Amino acid sequence: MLLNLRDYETAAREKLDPVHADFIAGGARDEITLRENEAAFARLRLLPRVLRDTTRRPPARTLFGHRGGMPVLLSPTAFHKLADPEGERATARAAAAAGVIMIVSMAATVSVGDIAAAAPGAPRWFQLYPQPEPGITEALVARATAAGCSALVVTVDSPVRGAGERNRRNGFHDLPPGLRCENMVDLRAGEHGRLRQIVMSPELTWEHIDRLREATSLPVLLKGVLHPDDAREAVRRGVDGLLLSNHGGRQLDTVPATIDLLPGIADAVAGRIPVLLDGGVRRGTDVVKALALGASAVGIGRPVLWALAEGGEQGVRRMLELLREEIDDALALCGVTGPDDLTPAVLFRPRERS
Ligand SMILES: Cc1cc2nc3c(=O)[nH]c(=O)nc-3n(C[C@H](O)[C@H](O)[C@H](O)COP(=O)(O)O)c2cc1C
Ligand SMILES: CC(C)CC(=O)C(=O)O
Repeated sequence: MLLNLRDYETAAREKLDPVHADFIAGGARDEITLRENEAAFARLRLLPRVLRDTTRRPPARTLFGHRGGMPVLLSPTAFHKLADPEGERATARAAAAAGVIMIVSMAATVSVGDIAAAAPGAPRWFQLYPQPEPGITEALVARATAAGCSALVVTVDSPVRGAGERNRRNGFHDLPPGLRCENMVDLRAGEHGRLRQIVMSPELTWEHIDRLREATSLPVLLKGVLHPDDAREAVRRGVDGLLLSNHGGRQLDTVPATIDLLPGIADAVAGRIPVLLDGGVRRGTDVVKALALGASAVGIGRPVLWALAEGGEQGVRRMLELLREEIDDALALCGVTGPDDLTPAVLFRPRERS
């Protein structure tokens, strides 16, 4: 029975090639961070207030001009056609129906233009691995802009590709025949959408981010800043937002859970730009915990791919509806009546019991 986000993984595994299921589920190396993301949410305890008339729960906040139905985004994930033949088209339609922003992966198996055509008018952002050749990065930005993307999410935690040992054991190194990274087609001579065309470059520096900001009028968010000093540097350089993420435990293993890093990042940023968070969000209570600790919204990664594999567009729609119900339920049970109630006071701290 599909009662919650975790149930979708079980259902999806019955339909997916086990090699592809491992690609989705896996993390880097010992998968310590992968497990820690969910474990850290589970360690936090909520402390509700009562008798406060919670008939009007706070709506989602406005993010770069978009006011969503709930404070949730679809984090960028590669290769949706491994989960469903419609791939990112199906995901985009489900996101549009739920009123949530889809962050389209640079490694999508449907081009960003075709994704836009599948869900016209829906809010979407584009995720970018900056390429060492500025011309290729600019061409990708042009494709995303033409497809109506309203922000760029630049992934900065990948100077090298994460070491997923499940993939190595399974010999899964690229898309199967017939599938391509469609955003990359015709960008580099002789390469036609192979995964290796997406270069994870150790050469990247803050100057690449400055140059990217000069080349676009879209808001630029950084995905994968974990250190408070880097968060301060991002603000200093005029970055528009942060997506606090450890790539779902797929890059550097043994980094802390994002929810444990959030208070330090929120302190460093001090409200000057929005901070979003992803990694291990599986429950409405996880969303409430992240908002209470300073996130403007949260992203979900794997549950989208599991739901897509389970039931295509309808699967993702239903999964998002379950999450929406859980968030609503958690807000009411916490006694939250407005955004001002979503503070760290919602969290139980054993030493401050009186
Ligand atoms: C199968 C898969 C593919 C991913 N592809 C990308 C990607 O193309 N670009 C990116 O920045 N992050 C990518 N991520 C990381 C997600 O954006 C996100 O940070 C992570 O999945 C969040 O954790 P969660 O899966 O626990 O919700 C991917 C994650 C998974 C599981
Ligand atoms: C290898 C990338 C194209 C996708 C990614 O970021 C990931 O699988 O974590």
